[in-house]
Amino acid sequence: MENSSPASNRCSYEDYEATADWLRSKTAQRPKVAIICGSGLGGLAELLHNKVVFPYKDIPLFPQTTVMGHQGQLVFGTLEGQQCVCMQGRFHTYEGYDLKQVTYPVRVFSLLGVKTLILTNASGGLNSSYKVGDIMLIKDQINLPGLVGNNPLCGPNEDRFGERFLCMSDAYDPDLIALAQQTAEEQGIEEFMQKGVYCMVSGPTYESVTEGRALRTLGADTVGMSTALEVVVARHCGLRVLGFSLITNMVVTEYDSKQRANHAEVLETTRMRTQVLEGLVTKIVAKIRREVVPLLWSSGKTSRPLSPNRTTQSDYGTHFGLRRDVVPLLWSYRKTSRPLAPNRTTQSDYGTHFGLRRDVVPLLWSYRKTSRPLAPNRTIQSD
Ligand SMILES: O=P(O)(O)O[C@@H]1C[C@H](O)[C@@H](CO)O1
Ligand SMILES: Nc1nc2[nH]cnc2c(=O)[nH]1
Repeated sequence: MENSSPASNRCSYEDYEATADWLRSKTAQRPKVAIICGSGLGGLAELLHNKVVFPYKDIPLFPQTTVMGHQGQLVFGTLEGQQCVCMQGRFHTYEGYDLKQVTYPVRVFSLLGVKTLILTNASGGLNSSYKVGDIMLIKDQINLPGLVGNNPLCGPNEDRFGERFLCMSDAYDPDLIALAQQTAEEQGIEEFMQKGVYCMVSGPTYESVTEGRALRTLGADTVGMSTALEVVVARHCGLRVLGFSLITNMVVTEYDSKQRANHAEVLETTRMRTQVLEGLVTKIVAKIRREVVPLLWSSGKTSRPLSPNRTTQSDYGTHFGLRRDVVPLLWSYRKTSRPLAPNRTTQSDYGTHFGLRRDVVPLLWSYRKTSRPLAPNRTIQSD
């Protein structure tokens, strides 16, 4: 198969499948987490174990990266025991790619079985309390190209990925943000952690002074040239999203300033913070792994308690209505080999049984797809 990028009006479902099938045929790894590395931040991929590396030029229908600081390879491997796929380099519209090409990998990841997408980017700081080198947890975004008609979901909707009209008010997963904040505290890096709003512009120009001021007035804390489109498509596929924006420079917002934005400075700052960000993402991935049980719960189609004789892998699968490939994961994350006792019907019963930490149990509840109570008298989360 050709490895030239799909043309804008081609990115059909069959194209995404063809790329995913090709990757599946080349590696047995089945990642649950995908990481898209921003400018100068691709070092994270080096931390993966049992790496399987695919240069973009070898992957059928994959675009090629043209930007310095974006290596251009897809790396499969294990981080803290969690199978991951890492993009060392992303695609931007300013490179000449259209919206479907920029977001092409995200749909491929979804077909590969990825459930969580972590994105990093380099950005200019707009919030005057931010400093160069700060890491902002993205709580929301302004998809400026999208607001004026350049949304990757424009065109016929592909129902096999998601619905026509997509809610974006919950784009960045609050539980993952909480997990990231907790992890940053544990790492002792709260001092340069921020939480705020990322605004995407098309680039490749950096902002004029008035543009910078206007974006700040709009409510943006940082501005960059990526991420928002990938997040739209990820949410359309139902992926959970976590984003980090490294402030590599402050956007010039004073007319008499002598500061000048440039890509060399952007890459220089990423070098200063790359290890911190890598450490943070690594620890978060480890925690997401421990969170897998709650996620599995979310696939549960039943609120019935497990019956006492449910002791084997397939018993669990059947009970929760889980996909076959998910069941072995559930099994491997159990901390106990005891079967559930007959009277285990509540949230905390399940938490206790699986040996989950207390803070994870509410998550378990929130990921359930059913709103039916577990037992007739169990109606609220703390129940
Ligand atoms: O891919 P990201 O968003 O990290 O890259 C940023 C935006 C431009 O590509 C480049 C500008 O310096 O860095
Ligand atoms: N648009 C934009 N993108 C960036 N990426 C890194 N720094 C900047 C910046 O100042 N502006």
